[in-house]
Amino acid sequence: MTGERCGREPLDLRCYLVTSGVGPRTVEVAAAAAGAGAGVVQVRAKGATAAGLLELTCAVAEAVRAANPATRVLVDDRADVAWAARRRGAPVHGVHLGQDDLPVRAARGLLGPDAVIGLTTGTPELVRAAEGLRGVIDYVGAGPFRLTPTKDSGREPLGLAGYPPLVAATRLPIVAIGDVTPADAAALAGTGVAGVVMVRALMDADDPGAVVREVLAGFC
Ligand SMILES: Cc1ncc(COP(=O)(O)OP(=O)(O)O)c(N)n1
Ligand SMILES: Cc1ncsc1CCOP(=O)(O)O
Ligand SMILES: [Mg+2]
Repeated sequence: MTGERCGREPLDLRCYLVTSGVGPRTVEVAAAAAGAGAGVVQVRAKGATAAGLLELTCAVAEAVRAANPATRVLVDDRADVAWAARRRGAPVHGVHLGQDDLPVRAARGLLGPDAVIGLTTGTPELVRAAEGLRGVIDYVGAGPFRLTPTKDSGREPLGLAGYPPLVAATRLPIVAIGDVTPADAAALAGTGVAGVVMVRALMDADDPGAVVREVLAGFC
């Protein structure tokens, strides 16, 4: 295992859901978002046990595949959980890793060349470091766009002006995260990012499919 990726299908990062919660609503929103064209669903459940996250991930993945087989399903933080889900035969495609999670080369070794691996960044230094991992990772998350009650990353908000320098620092696709709403999609698309990542704007929506469609329209 070299740690280098083999070629794979391109990722559609334009509309990317990160889930919250662990109940039926989590599975329903994931399926609705996928059905409307969200390209990626990341299963994030910070309080869950590994066993609980595995069960939730498998449930989300089956529902997402039924709604849209093209949507990729990733696990937040836990490459081991993604591995276990894939070994069980669940349609789970990879992991999104933070800076303090399993190093990306180890995750690539565990999950294999076909897995999707994302890495959190948010500063020019972190993006430059991620550029050095091109071939091992598939994309980077960069935020926060604005401050958000969902997570305190400890970094200054990037705002719209923060993204073009990050985009210029890497050939990896960048997705914007942190208090993103569908109304932000067109302006963020104009910065050169490949997509937007949302928790509350999708999880709290009455019609998650409509949110996805508005975001995709912003990337036209
Ligand atoms: C696409 C994407 N980008 C960034 C993050 C944040 O990840 P991380 O820094 O690991 O923080 P937690 O989400 O684990 O709290 C993300 N999850 N997804
Ligand atoms: C996980 C994460 N990482 C940086 S901001 C964030 C949360 C984004 O959540 P929301 O879309 O609800 O602001
Ligand atoms: Mg994480």
